[in-house]
Amino acid sequence: MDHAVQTFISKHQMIQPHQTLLVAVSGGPDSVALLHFLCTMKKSFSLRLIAVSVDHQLRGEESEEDLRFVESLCEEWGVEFVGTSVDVQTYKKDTGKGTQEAARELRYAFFEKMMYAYEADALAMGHHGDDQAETILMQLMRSARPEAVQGMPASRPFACGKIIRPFLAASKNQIASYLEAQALEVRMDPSNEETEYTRNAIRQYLLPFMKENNPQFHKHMQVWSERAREERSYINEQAQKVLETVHFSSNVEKFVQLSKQTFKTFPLALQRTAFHLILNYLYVNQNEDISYLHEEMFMNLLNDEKPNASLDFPEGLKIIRAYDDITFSFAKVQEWKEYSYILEMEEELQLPDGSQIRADWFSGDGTEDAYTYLCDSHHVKLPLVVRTRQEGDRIRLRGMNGSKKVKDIFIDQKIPARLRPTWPIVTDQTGKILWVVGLKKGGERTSLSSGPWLRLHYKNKADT
Ligand SMILES: Nc1ncnc2c1ncn2[C@@H]1O[C@H](COP(=O)(O)OP(=O)(O)OP(=O)(O)O)[C@@H](O)[C@H]1O
Repeated sequence: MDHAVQTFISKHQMIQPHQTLLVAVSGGPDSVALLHFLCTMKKSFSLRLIAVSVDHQLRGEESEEDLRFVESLCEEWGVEFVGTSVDVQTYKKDTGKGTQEAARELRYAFFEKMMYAYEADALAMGHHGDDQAETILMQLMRSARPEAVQGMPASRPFACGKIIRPFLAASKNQIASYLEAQALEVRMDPSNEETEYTRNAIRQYLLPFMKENNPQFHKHMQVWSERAREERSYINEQAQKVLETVHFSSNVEKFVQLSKQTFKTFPLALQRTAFHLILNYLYVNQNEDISYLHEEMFMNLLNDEKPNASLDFPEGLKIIRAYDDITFSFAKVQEWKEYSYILEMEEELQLPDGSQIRADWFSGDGTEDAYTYLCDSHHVKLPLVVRTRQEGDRIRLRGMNGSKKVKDIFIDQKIPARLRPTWPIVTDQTGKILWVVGLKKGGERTSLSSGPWLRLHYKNKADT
């Protein structure tokens, strides 16, 4: 075991000379063996070792004795020691968390505090290769997404340094042999046997079967974990190229927009990853309810032939596709609200969505654009009306014979279905449609000299 662990430590550059290491020691076999192992490196690496131990006060006097046991071991081995007792029961009541989770949070909070207090470079933990195999098998049972099946990292950033797990290179049996060879005593925590049902079943039935067929199974799982992490990090990096084509905004609330066609030019693996990175941006806390099924729903939306479609995701996230345009937002879809207002001359009219429209008398030269409309008033019966669309609406387009359905204009211009019901349309008093704002113009526009002229100007919410 010694050689395998040494190689593993250098491969992952876990420990450098003259570093300060905290060692998390519960008094159980794994962490006692780890502390002993690191003591053998102490001199040659000039390490400062500090054992940190937490009494969760869950087993009365026994758990306090564990702490005292670690303390006396440290005394014997010439290692600094810091212990603490935490009140898991009260924390559980205050937060509504389960016992294991509450104990874990308090334990890590203490470790973090000690990292800063000692300006430590790393916190060494006693997780071993069998723990890694169990973790990966559990993740595999729970998730269909490869990125969620990566096991524990050998090293990861933590507080002012990192967490390291040198024993991932060793099996539980190897640790047992090490303890025996070194004649080391340990404390057994019976509550360790009460781990959750799935993990226990894996430990009791699945893992022995795997190890019987392949005694190196724990090594395979460790290599799996490392490869999975490397590959995932490469894919995440590549997915940035997809994200460069996506528009992220957080002006009022978080909003993401992308082009279906562009998104689909990337390989599937990158599409999926980019989708998850988008969700990571949108959800403040990673949403546990998001599974591969949501991923599938999104992939179907990308490939759906229908021009308009939408998905409802947890926490009110709506993904809407209108032709090529896909938007992600938490915005409540605006109430389907019809309106019809008289547009008085020389007065601004505010529409329900905050946009504004104004009609003025006008003479002289004028130019039109998508949001400015000019027409000869002789052909128009006042007052003007601004309203939402009505069944069967048609407009006689300028300079063209015949008329066109407003519905077809929306379709031709790829206006998202959710915007159509509130799109402003200007008519005169007879109901003749003059302008489908921003899209198509009707009414006569003869020479300027024939005025007086009507000029309409529309400002959307962002410009007002
Ligand atoms: N009460 C504690 N105080 C300090 N460190 C702890 C404590 N509990 C767990 N740890 C650290 O977390 C690691 C994993 O703990 P876990 O309970 O999952 O495994 P374990 O098999 O019980 O480990 P051990 O044999 O060291 O108790 C331990 O090896 C140890 O480094």
